[in-house]
Amino acid sequence: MSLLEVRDLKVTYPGGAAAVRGVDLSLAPGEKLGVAGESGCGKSTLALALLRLLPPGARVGGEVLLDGEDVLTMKWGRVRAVRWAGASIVFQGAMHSLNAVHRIGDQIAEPILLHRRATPAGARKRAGELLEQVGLPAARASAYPHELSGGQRQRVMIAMALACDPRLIVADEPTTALDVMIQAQILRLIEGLVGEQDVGLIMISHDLAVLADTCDRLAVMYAGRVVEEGPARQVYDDARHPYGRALAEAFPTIGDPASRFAPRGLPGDPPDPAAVPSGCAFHPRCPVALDLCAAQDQPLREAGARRRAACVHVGSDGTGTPGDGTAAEGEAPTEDAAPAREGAADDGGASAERGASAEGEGPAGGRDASMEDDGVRSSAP
Ligand SMILES: Nc1ncnc2c1ncn2[C@@H]1O[C@H](COP(=O)(O)OP(=O)(O)OP(=O)(O)O)[C@@H](O)[C@H]1O
Repeated sequence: MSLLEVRDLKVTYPGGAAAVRGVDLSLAPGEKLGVAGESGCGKSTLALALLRLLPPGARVGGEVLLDGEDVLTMKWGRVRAVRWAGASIVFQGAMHSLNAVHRIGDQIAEPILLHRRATPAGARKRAGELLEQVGLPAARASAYPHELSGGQRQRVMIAMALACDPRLIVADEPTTALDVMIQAQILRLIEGLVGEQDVGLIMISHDLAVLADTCDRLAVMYAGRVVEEGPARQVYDDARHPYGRALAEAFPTIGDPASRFAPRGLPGDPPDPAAVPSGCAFHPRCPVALDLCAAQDQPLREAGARRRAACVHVGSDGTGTPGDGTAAEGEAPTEDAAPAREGAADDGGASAERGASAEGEGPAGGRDASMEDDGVRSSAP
C-alpha cells in the first residue's frame, strides 16, 4: 500500500482563489517526491492541506489517505496524533516557526512528551539525541532560537519534525532562506535522514534543479494542478510539458556543459487562482499552444515509462514532446502564444506566518491563531 495517496484534492480560499484544482499524487514508504512550480502555483496550499493545516474558511475536497486513513475526514484528536507521529512538516524561515522565548531543547521535547508519553527526563534525552542526529551538539538544547544561525535553526526544525518518528515529512522550501553552502548541507541532511529511516518525503521548491538532485520523482504544478510527473532526473533533463521545460530552463545546472537548457527565465506570471484561464491554464504563456488549448483542458496522460504530462502534444503512446510539432489531437501550433498574464495574486505574506503545528501544541507550535481550526470541506461526508 502507498504511504500517501492524494486523490482529486481541491482547495479554494475565501474569495474564490482555487489554489489547488484536482491533484492526484502517491508516495511509497521511503520515497522522495519533489513538488515544483513558481510562486503562486499552489505548492504550499497542497502541503498545508496534507496535514489539515489550512486557514479557516478554506474549502477542501478530495481525499488525503495516509496509510489508508483519510486525513481530511478524521476526527481532530486523530489529526493531532497523526500530525507528529504520522506526518510532520518543515517550513521555510525557522525563526517564524520556533518560539523565541523557549529553549530549543524544550521545543523539541514538547511533542515527545505529548505524543510519546515520555517522562520529562526521557524527552530531554531524546531531544539531545535528535540534535546530534541533525549535526548539532546536544548541549545546544539550552540555547534560545536567536542564539543560533539560520542554518542551525533549520536543523532544529528538522529535529522537531523527526521527534515522533513520522512516516512522512513534508518540507516546504526548507532551504530557501539559507545561503548556498548551508542549503546544500541541509538538503544532504534531509536526504540522509529520510534514506536511513525509510521516511517518505515531499519536498516543495520552486527550484527544479534542487529537487532533481534530492528526490526520486518530481511533480510539476501549474495553477493548482500537476501538469507533469515522473522520475526526477528525466523530468528535469527532458520535460514533456512545456511548463516543466520552461521551469528547467529557468534554473539551469550551472557548470554542466551537458545542460541543454539556456539560462533564461519564464516570461509572465502564473494566473490569479480566482481567474484561471479557460482550457489549459498554461496556454497564455505557452510557446507551443494550439488554438484548442484555450478551449480544452488536458488531463494527465502517459508520457513514457512511469511518466505523465497534461499536454496536447503528448500522444497516448507517450511519444510527443512539446515543441516537436506533434499534436496528439492533430493541430498545428499557433504562430504566437498569447501575451503573458501579468500580476500574480499576492498572498499577503501568509506564508511567513505559518507555524510548525497548527494547533500550536506547546512551545514547538509557532502558533498562529488563524490556524487553530481547519477549513470547511466542500464535500464533507
Ligand atoms: N489564506 C489565503 N487566502 C487567500 N488566498 C490565498 C491564501 N493563501 C494562499 N492564497 C493564494 O493561493 C495561491 C497559491 O498559494 P500558495 O502559497 O499555495 O502557492 P505556492 O506555489 O506555495 O507559492 P509560494 O512559493 O510563493 O509559497 C496564491 O495565488 C495565493 O495568493
